Amino acid sequence: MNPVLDSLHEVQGELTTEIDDELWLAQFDALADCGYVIIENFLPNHEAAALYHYAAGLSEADWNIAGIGREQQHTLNTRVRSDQIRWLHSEVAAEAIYLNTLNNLRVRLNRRLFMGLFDYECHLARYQPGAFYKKHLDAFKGRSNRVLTTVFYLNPEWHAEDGGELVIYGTNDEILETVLPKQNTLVVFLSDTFVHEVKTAYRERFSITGWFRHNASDAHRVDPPA
Ligand SMILES: O=C(O)CCC(=O)C(=O)O
Ligand SMILES: [Fe+2]
Repeated sequence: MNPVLDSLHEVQGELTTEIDDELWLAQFDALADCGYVIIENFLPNHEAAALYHYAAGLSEADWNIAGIGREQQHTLNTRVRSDQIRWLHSEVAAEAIYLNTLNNLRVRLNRRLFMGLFDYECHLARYQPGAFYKKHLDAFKGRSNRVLTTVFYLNPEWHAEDGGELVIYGTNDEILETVLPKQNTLVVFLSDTFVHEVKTAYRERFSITGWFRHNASDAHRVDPPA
């Protein structure tokens, strides 16, 4: 038996966050007021640790070089970002647990903030020493169905000298937040509003980046694609 998968199985199907309802309301209000929120201790500690061990235990073949832009116009540009990614799928037990928890969060966000979030997609990311992701927006107004970005950090130890901070900028290019990518911290922000970057990491850095999306279906295109 795989202890990592076991511990993930135990909690499948439940809303497995450490944060109780009252605290969630405060987090949702902060998100509504500021457009972003930083949540520490998002998952039970053992779940966050299990996700870290899962990510750190993947083999080279499990990772892909990350591209820029929409999937159809996928381009590799290692001057902008140099991380590696792996999309999560609900068929993989260790990945399903995170997808499940975030889908529960999606339902709560819709209930509280009437956001009409239709689905959630996410990928693991690995920044090897020297890797970075330059300033960017995750979505352009009117041109993407990505509404809210989530970034969840997996490394159990992280110090300022390890680099790899997430920097979130305001509309005048001022720094709003500098976030150390520490295990069990979740950052949520409006995808088309906040320019952000990942500073060069000096140690291997693992995270899960995801997007809550609007339904972009129309008469010509069914969303999400089969
Ligand atoms: O890992 C992070 O802190 C942010 C990653 C990011 O901005 C992205 O993948 O779009
Ligand atoms: Fe981003």
